[in-house]
Amino acid sequence: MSVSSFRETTPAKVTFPALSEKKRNRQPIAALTAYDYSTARIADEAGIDLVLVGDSLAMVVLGYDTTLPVTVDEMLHHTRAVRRAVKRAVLVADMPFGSYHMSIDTAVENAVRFIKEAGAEAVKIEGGANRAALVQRLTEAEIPVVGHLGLTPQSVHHMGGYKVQGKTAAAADDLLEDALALEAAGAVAIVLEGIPREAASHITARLDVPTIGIGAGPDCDGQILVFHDLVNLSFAKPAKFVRQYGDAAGLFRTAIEGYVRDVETRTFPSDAESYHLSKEAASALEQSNGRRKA
Ligand SMILES: Nc1nc(=O)c2c([nH]1)NC[C@@H]1CN(c3ccc(C(=O)N[C@@H](CCC(=O)O)C(=O)O)cc3)CN21
Ligand SMILES: CC(C)C(=O)C(=O)O
Ligand SMILES: [Mg+2]
Repeated sequence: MSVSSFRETTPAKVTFPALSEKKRNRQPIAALTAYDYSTARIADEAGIDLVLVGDSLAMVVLGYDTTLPVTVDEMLHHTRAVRRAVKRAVLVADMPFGSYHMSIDTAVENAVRFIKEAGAEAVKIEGGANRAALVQRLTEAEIPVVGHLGLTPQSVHHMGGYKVQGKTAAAADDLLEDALALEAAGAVAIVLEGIPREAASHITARLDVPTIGIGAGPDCDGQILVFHDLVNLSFAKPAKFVRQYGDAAGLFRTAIEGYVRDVETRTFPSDAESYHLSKEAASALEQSNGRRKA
């Protein structure tokens, strides 16, 4: 096999320059969250461009009410599992609440851990112009940064709930200013969450770096969803922007109910699903049983 035919059959590793190139070529970017080896492996093999280990794992994997309690160590643990699976997609880790809010120095220290100890290729932080200095410092430290604007779940108490943001012309313009500040500071991509389609479209047209939308309409350069929402495994009432592409909860429930039934009726395991002694060993065991009884 020649080198060139090898290249044709092996999907290229996705990089941030390649995602910017996709934007220039108007090719949509498909992104998804993942939190463990098996689902990350399926996402990578299915052609996802960007895998995010989201702090949403606090809610969908760990069962918390908000994203706020998840720690750096917990995020690192999941990022390492996802790292072992992801070969092609670009791998981004969410910096959790509190890990970049104390000082720029501790933020850089925490971000270095995601790159060095967990193998992430970029970190994501929530916030706009107020985070531009941090984005610049991380970028100077050779850590690519993905920004995140709009409905930023770590600001749930400030927002008074998970409310769509940027709903007036002035608020949409503020979001554009934030996006431009992040881009100028070196952000390699920006997630736009929970904002009107028109606001996201306006921002996307003004940026060189790709926008990745979730609840931000179809005019973003890419889309991202929470894995558990995509496959119906999140238990929460799905938001307006969620499209369910499968029913994992139903699949798992049916499978587990079947297993319980078969154990209770002693139809699992069958003889064929069991290991056996050799004939000789079985009869020797039989004799030893006889001796014990005698
Ligand atoms: N499973 C899951 N998927 C997500 O996409 C997600 C989470 N969890 N947790 C963190 C945030 C919260 N998300 C949300 C939640 C609600 C709306 C929403 O539609 N809000 C409505 C109603 C608000 C209200 O009832 O007060 C709105 O119109 O703003 C949007 C994004 C997105 N994120
Ligand atoms: C939904 C994405 C953008 C996210 O931040 C998360 O899953 O934590
Ligand atoms: Mg997040």
